[in-house]
Amino acid sequence: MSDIDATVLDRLFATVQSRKGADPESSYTAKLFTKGRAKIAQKVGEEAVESVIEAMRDDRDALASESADLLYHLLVLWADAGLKPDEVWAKLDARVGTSGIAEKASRPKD
Ligand SMILES: N=c1c2ncn([C@@H]3O[C@H](COP(=O)(O)OP(=O)(O)OP(=O)(O)O)[C@@H](O)[C@H]3O)c2ncn1[C@@H]1O[C@H](COP(=O)(O)O)[C@@H](O)[C@H]1O
Repeated sequence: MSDIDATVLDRLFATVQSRKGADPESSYTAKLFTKGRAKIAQKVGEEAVESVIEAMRDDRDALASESADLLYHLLVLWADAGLKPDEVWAKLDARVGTSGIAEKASRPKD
């Protein structure tokens, strides 16, 4: 488990990108792209709700599965919108900061 880390998101994103224009009959991702952004966004919303439900049921394994579904669909949404993961990582990195003060100063207000 220790050699698995968040770089899996970059690798999955590359695979997702490669499915643009692929055969929708053989790829769920390609099929999602043909259905369009509204459908992809709807799937992100559904998977977010399912993740919340599993968290509230205190089912850690189901929460992990639904979270994986959520992240996958979010990557498809980014790809459809032309957003690169690096742009999101940069936002997160700026928020982490190098100290508590930097973290507080750079975090957007709720
Ligand atoms: N990581 C995923 C992944 N996570 C979830 N899913 C699919 O997301 C769907 C979610 O299930 P749902 O029941 O909510 O949806 P559904 O009823 O199948 O579909 P809808 O009619 O609701 O759209 C399932 O069909 C899952 O197979 C994924 N499909 C593909 N990938 C990866 O994406 C890459 C490209 O795969 P292909 O899409 O097969 O080319 C590969 O690395 C795959 O492992």
